[in-house]
Amino acid sequence: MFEVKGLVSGYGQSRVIHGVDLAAGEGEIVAVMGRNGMGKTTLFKTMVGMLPAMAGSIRVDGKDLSGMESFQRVRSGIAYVPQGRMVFPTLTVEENIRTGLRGRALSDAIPEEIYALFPVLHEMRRRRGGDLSGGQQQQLAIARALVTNPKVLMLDEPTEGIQPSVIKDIARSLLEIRRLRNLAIVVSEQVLSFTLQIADRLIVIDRGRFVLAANRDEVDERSVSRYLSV
Ligand SMILES: Nc1ncnc2c1ncn2[C@@H]1O[C@H](COP(=O)(O)OP(=O)(O)OP(=O)(O)O)[C@@H](O)[C@H]1O
Repeated sequence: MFEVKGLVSGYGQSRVIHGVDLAAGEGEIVAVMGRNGMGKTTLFKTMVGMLPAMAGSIRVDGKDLSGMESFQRVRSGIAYVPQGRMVFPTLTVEENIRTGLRGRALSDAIPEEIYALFPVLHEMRRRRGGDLSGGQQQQLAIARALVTNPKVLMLDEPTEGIQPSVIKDIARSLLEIRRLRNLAIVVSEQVLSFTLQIADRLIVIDRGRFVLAANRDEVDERSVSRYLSV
């Protein structure tokens, strides 16, 4: 369903991602793990169209998105929760969610399912995004991505800067989203305990190359950890 092949990208003359292949089926959660600076954000920005691909393809249901602008990729089923969440601090929670709605964004009701998934966002719907805790902002960023009805949900380091008890809530939410929507989820992470809770498959990225991949049940935690600790 979601398939990346031979993807190369970087900045100007410098290559950061050196030809990676990645696939995620419906209802599958795939985690890309690696230390700071290994290329996770560059990979995600390329997949969502914030950076051009230098080579390779990015397909959803067979359709190649690699030449498309970000907004066109969203229409084709890609949604992105960026690193640092990028919530609009002066907009209310409700307005933040509305920025993900297309077309009738100002008048349409926010789907009940969203508030059912994240009750705290309903409680805080009139508060400003900037007043939320890190964990609540993460939930808001996920909600904003979900209202586009994606086939593939991508999250770049969703646990960064979030306390352990809230990390568990995020894991639960992602599993619930998968159960309800049967979408593909691709997540980048450094926290192995988190990805072991949610991911079906783990991939390790090291200096822009995938160096290890395993199904969760077969993961050798020590060899993955070696790539995560400095
Ligand atoms: N705008 C940029 N211009 C040039 N080089 C960049 C730019 N952004 C990132 N890089 C370089 O690309 C490499 C990969 O960075 P990237 O942010 O993708 O890593 P990461 O795995 O997401 O790490 P982090 O968790 O710190 O974001 C690094 O060497 C970084 O210095």
